[in-house]
Amino acid sequence: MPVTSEVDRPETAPDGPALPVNELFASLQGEGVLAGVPSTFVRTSGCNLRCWFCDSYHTSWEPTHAWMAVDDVVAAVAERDPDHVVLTGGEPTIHEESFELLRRLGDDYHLTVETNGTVVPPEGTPVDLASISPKLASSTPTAERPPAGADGEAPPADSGEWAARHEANRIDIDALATLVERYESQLKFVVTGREDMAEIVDLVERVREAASVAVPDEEVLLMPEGQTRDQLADTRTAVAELAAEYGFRYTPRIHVDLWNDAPET
Ligand SMILES: C[S@@+](CC[C@H](N)C(=O)[O-])C[C@H]1O[C@@H](n2cnc3c(N)ncnc32)[C@H](O)[C@@H]1O
Ligand SMILES: Nc1nc2[nH]cc(C(=O)O)c2c(=O)[nH]1
Ligand code: SF4
Ligand SMILES: [Mg+2]
Repeated sequence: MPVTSEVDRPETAPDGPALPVNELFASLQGEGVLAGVPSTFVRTSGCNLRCWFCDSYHTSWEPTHAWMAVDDVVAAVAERDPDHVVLTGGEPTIHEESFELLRRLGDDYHLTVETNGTVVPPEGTPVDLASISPKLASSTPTAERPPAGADGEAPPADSGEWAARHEANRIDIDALATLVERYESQLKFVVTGREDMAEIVDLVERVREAASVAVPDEEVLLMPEGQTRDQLADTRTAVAELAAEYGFRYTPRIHVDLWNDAPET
């Protein structure tokens, strides 16, 4: 989603453990093996990568947030009384305080963490589903594929530097292997076309070789790239057909089908 660009909470961190929060809302999980399950989402701001297609532009390329004490995040979640909580971003694992939040929530909710798979939480951090979305070469920003959230305006001045950092850091096989070993997980690839398939097959193979647990095909998901209904209309059938052809699982983006690119959905 092109997430919230304006927030009305404090711009400086309060005392004690706190997180930069872009948005906090109740919706349906739109992606993956739990698609359709009512969930409360906590979206942190800030990311260690820069996908050109990032649908959360205001957590990565142009981060906006307000600081919330971890206590207040816990209270805001409790107010919505969910069974499932999804911690996402941005990249939630770049914040130490995300792990404190997960520890605080762990006894009371099913916890999904949406992550690019480059950071492993400290041992003992409660995570019920690691929803890992490793980033493919086709995610790297280029002159032909500038940041999608720029809406036709000039891309951010630092996008060239970020292209190199993104390319250097997007895959860490040891981190991916540790995540799948430690947690129930799904590998959820954003697919832009058939050109992505060789890299996906190779990456899954490398994770399988590095991990001490099996990674069944049904935990490898292909998700069509697209931030809007119109964009998904162009990609979803081809990606579903690739899933059928390769024996991987297809996941829709049902929040986009339902609410297009509205914030807090
Ligand atoms: C915004 S990311 C936040 C979590 C983490 N940084 C990550 O990338 O997994 C949430 C999910 O949206 C996916 N995503 C982002 N932009 C997308 C797009 N244009 N089309 C399809 N999926 C997208 C990501 O791959 C990830 O699975
Ligand atoms: N409804 C809904 N489901 C989602 N699943 C993962 C999301 C994310 O941005 O991480 C997301 C999101 O932004 N909205
Ligand atoms: S890793 Fe996730 S949050 Fe970061 S730029 Fe890519 S899609 Fe956006
Ligand atoms: Mg999203």
